[in-house]
Amino acid sequence: MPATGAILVVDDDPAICVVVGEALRRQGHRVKTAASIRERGALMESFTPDVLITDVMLPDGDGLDGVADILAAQPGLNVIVLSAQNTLNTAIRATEKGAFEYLPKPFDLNELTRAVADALGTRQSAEEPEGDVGLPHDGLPLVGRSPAMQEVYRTIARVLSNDLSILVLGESGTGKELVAEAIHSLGQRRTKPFVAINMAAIPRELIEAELFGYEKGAFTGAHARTAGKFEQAQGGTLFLDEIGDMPMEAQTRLLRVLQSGEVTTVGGSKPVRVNVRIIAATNKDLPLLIDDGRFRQDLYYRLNVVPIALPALRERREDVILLARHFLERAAQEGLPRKTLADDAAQLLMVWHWPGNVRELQNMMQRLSVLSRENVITADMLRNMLPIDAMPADYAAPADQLAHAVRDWARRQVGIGLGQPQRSLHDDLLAVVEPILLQEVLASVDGNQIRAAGLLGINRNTLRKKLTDYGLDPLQMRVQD
Ligand SMILES: Nc1ncnc2c1ncn2[C@@H]1O[C@H](COP(=O)(O)OP(=O)(O)OP(=O)(O)O)[C@@H](O)[C@H]1O
Repeated sequence: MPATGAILVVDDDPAICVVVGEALRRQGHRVKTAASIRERGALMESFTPDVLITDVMLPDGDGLDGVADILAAQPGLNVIVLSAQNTLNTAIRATEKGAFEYLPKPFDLNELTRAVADALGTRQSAEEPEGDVGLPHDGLPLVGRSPAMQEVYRTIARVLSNDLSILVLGESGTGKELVAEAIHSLGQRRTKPFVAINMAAIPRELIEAELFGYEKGAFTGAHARTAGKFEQAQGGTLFLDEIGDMPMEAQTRLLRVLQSGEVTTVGGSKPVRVNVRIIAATNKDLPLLIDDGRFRQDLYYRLNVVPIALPALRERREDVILLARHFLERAAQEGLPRKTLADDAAQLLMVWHWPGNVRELQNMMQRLSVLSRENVITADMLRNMLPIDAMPADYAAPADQLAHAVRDWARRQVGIGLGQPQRSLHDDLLAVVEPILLQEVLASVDGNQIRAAGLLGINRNTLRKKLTDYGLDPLQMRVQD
């Protein structure tokens, strides 16, 4: 049974104050709400919350401003930040200000009540809050506001102030190296080197020399002692890309270095102490490689302290247009002609399954910036580049496209309907989608109404009535051929 406490909810959206307030009161908490920073200040003169839940964009300023001061005055307080500004920047700022949890909007109410229970169960010790540590926030590299990217941002924000090893997982082109660079350039090692090495790009026999360095005469062509990537990264971050391609012998040596914190060059005997943060990345299934005897399990555990899984672009299609516009804008800033996306082109980009992920989208936008004669990119221009018809069926028509279509439709209908007292938008929408669903399901079971009703999860009589209402003839819905 979680502890109950005093909660202050600060949000200028009255609906959020009511819903969150009610949910927390039902759990026995004492709740007060404020709609602005000014109201928050006034309330806190007489009310001492255990948990402060705050929005970021408030009518009189930034809800995060002043949080460090509040925490300094009341170190036992836990802060939960809610924000519709779902960027890496917000996640990092929330963490820096000492927030206990950051929940991007729209958030799940259960998740929020759980966070409150956790906050009450694990009061922060009365340490000095870190305050604003002055990280460089401008030009943050990662673009995307999908829930999957929110999770990535939250994890990045949590690993900036420590040196835990990170394993970044994801298909090629999903931004693994960008994540590694972001962790380095925003973290405490940012003034020291970031050194990357790609195991798949170096001949196997040279990997150890590249990583650990070599002595003069260690092998043919070794004319002078050469520092390896570990020594080059001294004090900073070493990014081990495509770690799944590392040969077994090199894995053994790497494990030894990680355990001892010392590197011995190839052909050398005097170990050198190294202090590097390790971020590894792979698009391979490492547990599978372990089963095949091609990857060391002990090394895997050593590297996989904090995993960060990057979603494929097709799993976060809501980010595609944002990314496409970002790349067009970047091309324009680099001096290429400025292009914009027509609505139909944007829709088409959302349908494509992006086997090359963000890299493929970036290349396409750069190509269009250079090659397209028109300033507006249309769907017709994209069709040659995106063979949608040849796309594997598994990737087509995901539920989120349907959601987008419904949202567009609803917005347009609401616009048209303004000023009309009587509309039946709910029925209008059902009249569009329901017959399609009934037709498709009936056709798939060769017109068998009992099986169709079973698949639809409705009563057979209900199905028959709907067919009559919509004027559909089940006999015409048998599979042809
Ligand atoms: N979220 C993102 N926002 C902006 N640019 C991105 C994002 N993700 C990837 N990119 C860009 O896409 C390209 C590919 O990213 P990156 O090289 O980090 O992918 P990767 O997963 O490391 O690929 P590989 O496994 O092939 O090495 C880069 O130019 C990168 O800047």
